[in-house]
Amino acid sequence: MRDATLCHLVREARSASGEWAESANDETLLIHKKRGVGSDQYVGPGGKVEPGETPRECVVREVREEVGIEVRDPVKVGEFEYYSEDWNALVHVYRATEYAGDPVETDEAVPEWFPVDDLPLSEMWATDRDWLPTVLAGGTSRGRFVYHGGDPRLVEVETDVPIERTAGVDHATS
Ligand SMILES: Nc1nc2c([nH]c(=O)n2[C@H]2C[C@H](O)[C@@H](COP(=O)(O)OP(=O)(O)OP(=O)(O)O)O2)c(=O)[nH]1
Repeated sequence: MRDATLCHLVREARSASGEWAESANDETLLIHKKRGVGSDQYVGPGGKVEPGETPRECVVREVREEVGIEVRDPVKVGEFEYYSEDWNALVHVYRATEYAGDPVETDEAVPEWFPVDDLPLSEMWATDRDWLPTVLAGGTSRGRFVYHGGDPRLVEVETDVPIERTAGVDHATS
């Protein structure tokens, strides 16, 4: 099974006086994918882990390549197995709040910020609604999703589970 990554950048809301505001006003960066797995849907930036690369290195590279942002603090907050007729993956999910740059459109993706409580769920992977709100709120999640004909047939999700929160270190895949 192929290792892949996903990154959910969270732009934390501030009030007019510069104080932290309610987390419900936070925004997350999604991309409208132009090609590849899940094209024409909204998804967090990410992609396949290359040989010799760690998932953390992958997620930093993919966000740079897809939207031109340099992620500073990716923290692993989730992991799920994804199975379908034509694509299986072990997906490592990261959350990040520190980054440099503004998102730019590339030939892979159109970036767009969404409020965390107003996500375009009908245009996302069906099972994202089962774990993404938890992850965006700072929690963790682990799951197993089996899709057939584009529809989820088996969904197993646990939230607020222990995840090795590898902020700096993780392991290269073969
Ligand atoms: N949000 C979400 N993402 C998923 C699910 N299943 C799944 O494989 N992904 C993600 C993980 C990867 O980021 C992406 C698959 O990698 P990809 O084949 O699109 O990679 P890519 O074209 O962006 O990048 P590349 O490595 O080929 O350059 O899809 C899912 O159920 N929900």
